[in-house]
Amino acid sequence: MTDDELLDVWASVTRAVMADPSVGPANGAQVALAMPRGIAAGTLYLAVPYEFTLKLLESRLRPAIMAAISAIPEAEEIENFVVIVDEEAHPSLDADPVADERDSGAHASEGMPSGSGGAHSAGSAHMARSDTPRPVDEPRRRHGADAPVDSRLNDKYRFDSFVIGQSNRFAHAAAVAVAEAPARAYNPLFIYGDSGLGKTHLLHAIGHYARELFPEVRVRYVSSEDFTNDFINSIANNQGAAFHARYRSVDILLVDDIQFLEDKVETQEAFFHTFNTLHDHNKQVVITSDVQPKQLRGFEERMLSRFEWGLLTDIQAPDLETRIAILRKKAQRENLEIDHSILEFIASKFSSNIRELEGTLIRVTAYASLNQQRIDMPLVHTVLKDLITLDADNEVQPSDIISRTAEYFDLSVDDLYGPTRAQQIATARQIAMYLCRELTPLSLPKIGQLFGGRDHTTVMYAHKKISQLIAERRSIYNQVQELTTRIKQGSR
Ligand SMILES: Nc1ncnc2c1ncn2[C@@H]1O[C@H](COP(=O)(O)OP(=O)(O)OP(=O)(O)O)[C@@H](O)[C@H]1O
Repeated sequence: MTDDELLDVWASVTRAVMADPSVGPANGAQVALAMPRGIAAGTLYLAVPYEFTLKLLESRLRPAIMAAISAIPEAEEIENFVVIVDEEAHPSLDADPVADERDSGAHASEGMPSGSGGAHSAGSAHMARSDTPRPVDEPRRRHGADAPVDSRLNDKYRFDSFVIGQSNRFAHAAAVAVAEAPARAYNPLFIYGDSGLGKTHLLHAIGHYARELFPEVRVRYVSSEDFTNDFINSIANNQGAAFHARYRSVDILLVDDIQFLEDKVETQEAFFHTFNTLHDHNKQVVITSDVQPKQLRGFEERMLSRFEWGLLTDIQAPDLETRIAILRKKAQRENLEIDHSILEFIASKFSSNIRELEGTLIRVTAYASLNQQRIDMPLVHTVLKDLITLDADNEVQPSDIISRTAEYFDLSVDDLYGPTRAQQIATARQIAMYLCRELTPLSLPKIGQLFGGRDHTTVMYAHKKISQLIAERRSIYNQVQELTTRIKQGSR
């Protein structure tokens, strides 16, 4: 078989696998990332850019690929296939002529790589003819591209501070792939999972890593709440054009907690257009959510189906080994010397939320430094005595946190909800916000809403401030600790 014949055979295989209903467009798109390298002794050799794609092709997609090969008469000499990873094996940016002819709709435009567009991305052999890897599509030459972008990336959240375990391996691999080949690997990438499991961390890490690889790339991180506020302000101030320019002139848009847009019809519409513009122009979109698209309520169907165009991946609660590794990494970063058995003990007590796990380590170290003691098992037992995770039936309710905090500080619940900035009330409110963040799965915007419709940045600030104060002031440490005990005991 000549090289060109092989490319044509592989294009047919790709089309057949993508059309296979048992595969689905997101997984099928992985096949389009593969480049056929040749056939030797009946074995077809395929090169893919990522380890993650290799695993998918070799395991989950193997039956569908073999079925497609055996259905193509020209492929009869192929008895088996083997996949290798070759980082150079990126699809070309050249427009896919098959897709262009077939799909006159918006989403096959501007060299959209076949591997990222889901069902209409067959004809991968055309990509395979070029092996020139290129970052994002000439970011600097775009309209309005010279204005600096405020990326809003948090320096703390990088791939090298992210611990990989069974629960997040797939999401991590997909995030790395997106950063290494924006708009080529999976577009959009949709990451979902419960609160505190690392979705935000991965979003920021994608942005940092992409900027390290491609210094020109324009990245913007935005929480869905900020997007909403920005949109509302743009209407109020008649600055729609600036709003559009801000979000549509980036190469990578990282959107956190999309569930916040539920039932916000106008903002969804604005996001829909932003998404389409970016996707049509071969720009990467990454989205996180607490649930998968199908379970998002109050979203239009056309929006949800777009979320499924690329790759969906979830993050689950980490297993014990991963939790220990996360604590160890955190301890190393903070230059804390803590015995392995202690980290293991803490990790064994908190299973479902990494934020809570990290929060516990902070409390342990705060207690040790306030009392000038070394961190040993008796000390950890003292601190954890009343923090031990409750079982699922005993979930802490935010209303309990608020009422108990009010009672503890001799205030009314309305004081905590209200606007008063008097020092004592403000601190009590910040402690209640901190505890809502630590002890419940509520997102920052949801907590903000609970406290009289405050912005999520206020909650973020409160959490950060109280985290610092418990390490500096014994009174705050004691208050937070006592309140936690009361709240947890109250919910038993
Ligand atoms: N695998 C990991 N390795 C290291 N740190 C992690 C990991 N996963 C989560 N974390 C840390 O746990 C904390 C919570 O993570 P993050 O804010 O990313 O969660 P989230 O899933 O976005 O939660 P939410 O939906 O509530 O916003 C962060 O400090 C983050 O750095």
